[in-house]
Parts: sequence; structure tokens; C-alpha cells
Amino acid sequence: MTAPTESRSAKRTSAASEITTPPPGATVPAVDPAAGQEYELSDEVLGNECFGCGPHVEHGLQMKRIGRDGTTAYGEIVVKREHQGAPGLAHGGILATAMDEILGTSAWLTGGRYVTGRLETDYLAPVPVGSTLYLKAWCNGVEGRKAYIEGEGRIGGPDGPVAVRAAAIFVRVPMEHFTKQR
Ligand SMILES: CCCCCCCC(=O)SCCNC(=O)CCNC(=O)[C@H](O)C(C)(C)COP(=O)(O)OP(=O)(O)OC[C@H]1O[C@@H](n2cnc3c(N)ncnc32)[C@H](O)[C@@H]1OP(=O)(O)O
Repeated sequence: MTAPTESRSAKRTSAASEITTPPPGATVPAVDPAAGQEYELSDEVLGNECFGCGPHVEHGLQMKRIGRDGTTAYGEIVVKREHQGAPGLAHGGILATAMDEILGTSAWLTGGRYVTGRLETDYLAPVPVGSTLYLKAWCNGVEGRKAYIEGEGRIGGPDGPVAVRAAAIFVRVPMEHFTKQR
């Protein structure tokens, strides 16, 4: 019998694959102070009905955006019973949604309107119902219409263990993406 080895995902320090790693030459934009308004504007664009951040969406995540530092975004969700998969534990899809929301916030902080093109997630520890997931996301670079964003969710406190990591490509879109009738 072979000795147990540390899992590959535990050894990795980033969720980013080759696809979600920015190419050489991608740069992190200097933040335009006006860019902070973009995600406030997103309330107008998306309404307050967003499953990730709508404050009145009963069974939604109601993610709170609690701060920013340049293109780095901070947020929190409280995992509710409606978010569970296995008894007492958050569903993985729900955690991916939380990561999508905070990574999306970082993308918008770069100064455009973005949608998720690709989202990669690593799950490192179970997240109990009732716990707060402390979210952080940052921009690794923008190239053309693509923003390469990474993030993590911690439990037990903002400096607690990382329970989930994600990396994504967000693609910049015009306002019509949200407003056109389909
Ligand atoms: C503050 C607000 C926070 C919001 C958080 C929540 C975010 C969300 O959940 S958004 C909802 C989920 N996402 C969606 O519905 C997006 C659906 N997809 C689309 O609308 C389109 O496919 C879209 C807009 C992403 C790209 O289409 P299009 O505008 O025609 O651009 P396209 O030319 O295909 O792609 C542009 C670039 O992005 C790249 N790209 C597009 N999709 C991907 C992908 N999945 N993976 C990697 N790269 C991609 C392309 O390769 C291309 O790169 P390059 O410029 O180097 O050639």
C-alpha cells in the first residue's frame, strides 16, 4: 500500500490554468477613479435581481461588496440552508457562483462591462452552512477584450484557510449585451 500523497489541488497555489493565465504583455490597468462607479451602475444594468448580489433575492447569495483596492475586490456571503449540497455543506455550484460574482466585480473595476467567458474552480475545504465566506479577487492582466481575474474564498475569517479558489477570463461587452431584447 502506498502512503497517501497531498492532493494536486492542495499543492497548487493558483486556480489558473494555461487558458486563464494572461499572455505576456497583458497589463493590469491603472484604475480610473470613475471605474468604481461601473459596478454600482451594474445595479441599474442588472437590476437588483442578480442571484449573486441582489440584496433582496430571497434565496440568492446576497453577496456584499465590502471594499476595493485598485482592481482588487472584497466581498462576503453567508452560506444559507438553501445553498447546501451535501447535508450541512455548501453546494459546489453555489461556491462557483460566489467566485463568479467577486471575480466579476474585479473585472468591472478594470473599467469596463464584462461577462464571464470561462471560470475554473478549485475546492480545497468544505464550507459549512451558516459560515461566512470571505471573498477576494484581483486582476492579473487585461489583453484586448479579455480580463484575466483570479480569486479566493476563505472561511473562519478574512485571513482563515482558503476553501475555494478560482480563475477566469471575463470578456468585455458593450451595454447592448445587457439591454438588447432576445
Ligand atoms: C459587477 C458585475 C459582476 C457580474 C458577475 C456575474 C458574471 C456573469 O455571470 S456573466 C453571465 C455568464 N456569461 C455569459 O452569459 C456570457 C455568454 N457568452 C457570450 O455572451 C459570448 O460568448 C462572449 C460575449 C463571452 C464572447 O462573444 P463575442 O463578443 O462574440 O467575442 P469573441 O470574439 O467570441 O471573444 C472575444 C475574445 O474572448 C475570448 N473568449 C471568449 N470566450 C472565451 C472562453 N470561454 N474561454 C476563453 N476565451 C474566450 C475569445 O477567444 C476572444 O479572444 P481574442 O480577442 O484573443 O480572439
